[in-house]
Amino acid sequence: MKNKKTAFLFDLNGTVIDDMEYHAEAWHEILTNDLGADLTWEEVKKEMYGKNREVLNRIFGEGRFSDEEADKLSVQKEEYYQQAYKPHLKLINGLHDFLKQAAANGVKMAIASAAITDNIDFVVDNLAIRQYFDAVVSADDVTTSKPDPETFLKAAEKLQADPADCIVFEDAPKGVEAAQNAGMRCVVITTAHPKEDFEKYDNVIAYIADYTDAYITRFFSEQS
Ligand SMILES: O=P(O)(O)OC[C@H]1O[C@@H](O)[C@H](O)[C@@H](O)[C@@H]1O
Repeated sequence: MKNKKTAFLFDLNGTVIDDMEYHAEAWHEILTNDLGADLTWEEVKKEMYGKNREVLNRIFGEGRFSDEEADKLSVQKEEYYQQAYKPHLKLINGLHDFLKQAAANGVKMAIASAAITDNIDFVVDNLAIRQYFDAVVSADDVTTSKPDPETFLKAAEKLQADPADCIVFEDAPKGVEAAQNAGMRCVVITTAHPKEDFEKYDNVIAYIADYTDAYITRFFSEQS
């Protein structure tokens, strides 16, 4: 690679696994059926970014739920999600090879996600990919989630990487915005959003449908 210090920061949902529809279903279930919010499917999708607590505050206003209630709702939402998604749990095409190659090239890697720790464990342990990651930053490690840069800056700090040396892999506009706020470049995986949704960000260096894209498969040969 041109820059030997390059570090990779992977968002989780929609980036390592293609599961955003399952999050939307779980949120829809809890927000409309369990909590009686009057939200369309599209509105749920638009609001479900960041930490679970932030989603609840955005929709119901701060103070509606105690910390204990919010934690319970968050766990319930992830139970709905894990139960529905587990039979389909798999890495996005080409990612395993890319992780292996990156590790072989000495790239430091982190998971930097708005998901709670339990959801991150559900993915990395069931798919046996924990050994590739030198650090994990979850919702439980930050005060404010994406689009705030805290998640990515914490991950970079844990890897002892300069933000300018980090490449973030993201699928969500708010995640790309968080990377931009952190001063990081971003590769967008178009699992959940089309290219047009990212037009206002100037830190996108590539769009890929999955990790079999030529940008990825040639990454190490072309950047050396
Ligand atoms: O930051 P990531 O890995 O894309 O995770 C985002 C998602 O994580 C889920 O756990 C939250 O419930 C969602 O609301 C959120 O969109």
